[in-house]
Amino acid sequence: MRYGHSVEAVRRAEGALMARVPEGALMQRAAAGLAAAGADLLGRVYGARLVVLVGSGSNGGDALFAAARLLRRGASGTAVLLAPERAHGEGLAAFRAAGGRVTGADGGAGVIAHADLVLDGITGIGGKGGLRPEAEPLARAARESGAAVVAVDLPSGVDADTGEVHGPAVHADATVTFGTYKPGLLIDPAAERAGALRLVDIGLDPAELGTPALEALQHADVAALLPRPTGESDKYRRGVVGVAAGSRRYPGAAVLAVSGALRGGAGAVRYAGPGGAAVLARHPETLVSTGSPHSAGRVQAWVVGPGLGDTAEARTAVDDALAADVPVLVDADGLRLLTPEAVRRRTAPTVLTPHAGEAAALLGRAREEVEAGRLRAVRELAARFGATVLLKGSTTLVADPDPERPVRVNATGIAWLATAGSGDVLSGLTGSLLAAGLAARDAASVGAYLHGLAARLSEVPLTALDLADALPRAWRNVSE
Ligand SMILES: NC(=O)C1=CN([C@@H]2O[C@H](COP(=O)(O)OP(=O)(O)OC[C@H]3O[C@@H](n4cnc5c(N)ncnc54)[C@H](OP(=O)(O)O)[C@@H]3O)[C@@H](O)[C@H]2O)[C@@H](O)CC1
Ligand SMILES: [K+]
Repeated sequence: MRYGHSVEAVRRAEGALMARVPEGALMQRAAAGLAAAGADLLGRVYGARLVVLVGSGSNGGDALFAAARLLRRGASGTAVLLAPERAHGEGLAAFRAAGGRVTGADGGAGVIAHADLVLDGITGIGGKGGLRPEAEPLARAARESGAAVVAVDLPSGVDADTGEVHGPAVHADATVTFGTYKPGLLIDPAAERAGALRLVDIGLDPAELGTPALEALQHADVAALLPRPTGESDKYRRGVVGVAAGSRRYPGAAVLAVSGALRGGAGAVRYAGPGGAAVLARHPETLVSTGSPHSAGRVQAWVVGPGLGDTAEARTAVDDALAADVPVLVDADGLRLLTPEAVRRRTAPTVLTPHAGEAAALLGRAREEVEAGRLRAVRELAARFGATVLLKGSTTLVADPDPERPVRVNATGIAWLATAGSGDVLSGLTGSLLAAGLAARDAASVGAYLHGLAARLSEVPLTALDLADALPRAWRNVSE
């Protein structure tokens, strides 16, 4: 598991550790890790040209000490001081002693144009708001230069706790972060500014960091959660998932949701609705009925919503599914037919899987606002509906109705996933994991993980059916 902790938690753990180690030791650990990462990126340190962007806090101190280490290995360097009176004194002395030159913000863009490596030490976890006006042209020059841009702890200008970006921010090729990941490194739009991530252990105690704000499953976590048939399993014990999706107008959604469901680990899939003929043509193993979920027979979880439209039949399908005392996943058209009260009344878990537009409609705000503040939006929806919410998008987030539990962030997705029907496959897959017995948060995060991985293992440009077909490969890939 990869964890992201809030700035408050990092400060607490750092404070406790600083009381136990000699003064300056943590900054030296951070600087050593940063210098090693810089050296790896450069390949050859001797003769390399560095530029260090230095703000007024310890983030600039880390950058200066790291640069001093690289200068002692034969690099040359210039520090661009954004607040000359307040730059980290000891860091600056070390940098000067190693032969570093110093300039003000005005001289920055000129040296950046000839740099091989730019270290962004403008702000770290102490930064507030976007870059200030004097820093903005330097960030732009770094982006436009041929230099590798390495952010120290965080790309300056991004919000460490939320992944929001309020104004201009540094765009890094890599970020070297200290002690633990910060949520902003894992959530867009900030994550996209961070580039490749490297975590440097500075000795923070996990107990002092406490419960993370965010967690990201890795292969081993997913492998441990995947349902596995045993010798005692028959198809009913493995779980039966019901799919109420598709309509006469959109029979394809039924086929795609069933495709995902068949690849999700449940023992059987029941389909209820008007798309039965199309489903059987592609998946003869499906148990098809034409009525509503109520008359479809027993299932361990329902998936309702993809391609339902907004007819009376669609409404009945959603109401029926919600009335069943089993986990229910609601997606797409189904989301428009929900009220928070109807979801909150349920005793079995509910999973909602909106994309940003659907989340915006549920919250009554603009889509751009949801995309700019994904973490806030997913938490708010989970609280409002008392449901597990999977917010799809460039970084997919899964929030539990219990606000104390870390939000899960999925790292496997790729841009090619934004293709028609891709969400229908995800809802079927996740519903199947629910039917197989996974807890709602696990089903949603494992579903998102396998779905993203399947996309990575597919030929691109991919179609939704390719995704469903690649799911067994994704399954095998995590299990190996
Ligand atoms: N603590 C530890 O043990 C360790 C900490 N470590 C390192 O320290 C970093 C945290 O250091 P920090 O607390 O000094 O804050 P930091 O991020 O450098 O910036 C704050 C300064 O910036 C200013 N400022 C604010 N917003 C701004 C903006 N938008 N644009 C421009 N300036 C802005 C603000 O001053 P202001 O001008 O607002 O008065 C303030 O002076 C952490 O990320 C890690 O790198 C490591 O060495 C490991 C050990
Ligand atoms: K930084």
